[in-house]
Amino acid sequence: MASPQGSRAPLEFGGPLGAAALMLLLPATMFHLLLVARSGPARLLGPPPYLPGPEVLWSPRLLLLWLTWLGLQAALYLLPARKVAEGLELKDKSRLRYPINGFQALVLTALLVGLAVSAGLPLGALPEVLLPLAFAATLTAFIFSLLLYLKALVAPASALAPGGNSGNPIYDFFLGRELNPRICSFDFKYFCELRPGLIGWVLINLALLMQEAELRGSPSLAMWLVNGFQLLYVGDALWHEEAVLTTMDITHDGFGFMLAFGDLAWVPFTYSLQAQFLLHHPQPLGLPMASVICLIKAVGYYIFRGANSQKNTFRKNPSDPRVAGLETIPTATGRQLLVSGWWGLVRHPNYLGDLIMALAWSLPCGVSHLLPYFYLLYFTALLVHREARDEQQCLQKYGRAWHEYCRRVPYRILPYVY
Ligand SMILES: NC(=O)C1=CN([C@@H]2O[C@H](COP(=O)(O)OP(=O)(O)OC[C@H]3O[C@@H](n4cnc5c(N)ncnc54)[C@H](OP(=O)(O)O)[C@@H]3O)[C@@H](O)[C@H]2O)C=CC1
Ligand SMILES: CC(C)CCC[C@@H](C)[C@H]1CC=C2C3=C(CC[C@@]21C)[C@@]1(C)CC[C@H](O)C[C@@H]1CC3
Repeated sequence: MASPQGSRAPLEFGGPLGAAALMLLLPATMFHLLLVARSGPARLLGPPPYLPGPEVLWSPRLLLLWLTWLGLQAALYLLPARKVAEGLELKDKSRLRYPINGFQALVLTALLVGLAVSAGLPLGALPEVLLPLAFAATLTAFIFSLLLYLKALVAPASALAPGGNSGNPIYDFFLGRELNPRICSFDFKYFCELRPGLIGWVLINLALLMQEAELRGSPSLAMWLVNGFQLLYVGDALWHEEAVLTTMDITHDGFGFMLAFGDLAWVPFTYSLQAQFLLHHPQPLGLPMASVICLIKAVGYYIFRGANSQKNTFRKNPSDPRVAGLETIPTATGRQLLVSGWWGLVRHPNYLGDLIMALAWSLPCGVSHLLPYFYLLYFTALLVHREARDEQQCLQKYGRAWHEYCRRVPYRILPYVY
């Protein structure tokens, strides 16, 4: 039986009350967005056009479709991988192994969907069933989190996450108790973080593009841009899949409702908001404006990829010629902190690039509505909060060296502003 580990870890997300509120607020927000995106006024802050009854939300057929999708992605995860990577060292000094085949899963999914569409699968009909599909995903996330919570009751203490073991069932259910829940070599958190949600997101985008083509003869330029930008983002994440092994989600957070719902429901159904909006609210977009937007996306991607790759290269091999000339601060752990290059500009240059890309995804939707900018607003809040959590963890890890880094690089995300 697991003993509540890390019970003295400070409570995050506003403690049990905050966790309970988020568990209601997050699904409510997702359904609100799905409803208003297809409504005429599309007002982010207005009431939804109607409240869907159970007959709209609940569909056994769509639950089956959703479970089939999860099953397909699980099968692709189990295929032989081009590489098997090791995660960071765990409390018991062991390291877990992870298949690196996410990009392969994306390509195989694209091939399978292409075959199915040419055989008559009506992918363009998917936007009509987003509500019941999102409901199926939410239900799955709740049940899955409950099973994960129960599984953690019999997990050894060494398998528990530093947070998420406060003893309060609501808080622990939300944050997640077990760090890397697995059955044999199947790692649930790693699987969910990158596969069904991210690939589902670009599939929903594609379905929205196809429906727009059916409705209006061809997809709009704005829809092409949103699809292209977000496909690049997802493709990039899967191509650099190994990098996720060092994120706080994998190394620090337990697997509970927050990540299960975030990965399985929130990502595919809210991150596709811009394409949902464009289907119901076509926006004229000329070539000059489209070029400016592409330039903004390119700048964002350049910073995002440059910063992430610089850190990953440095962490793998500090003497790699691409990073060997950069200035560093030594820390008591033996690791070093970069203090020049991208990581000398601000303390989270990758967040800056990510936010610029988020702006580029919203701009094709014009400026008449606030709704398509929801992602940018939410993402700013998420990254500010994430940065604060990471800062806390780095302070614990690196102590005085981190203080020195903060002195030398005083801004967190946006130079001279924040
Ligand atoms: N679209 C979305 O919804 C989301 C996207 N993201 C994106 O995912 C990516 C990963 O982000 P995230 O997991 O938050 O963390 P980061 O990739 O920013 O990693 C933070 C870690 O990097 C290391 N680090 C910090 N400063 C330095 C430095 N100066 N030199 C060397 N190492 C340093 C520290 O770990 P250590 O020293 O132990 O290596 C720190 O804990 C980002 O690009 C982010 O934008 C993230 C969340 C959500
Ligand atoms: C719904 C809650 C408020 C929070 C849910 C958070 C999750 C949606 C995100 C937590 C960390 C994520 C990461 C990514 C997607 C979103 C989630 C799962 C990426 C995979 C996105 C692509 C990047 O290249 C890497 C990211 C790692 C973290």
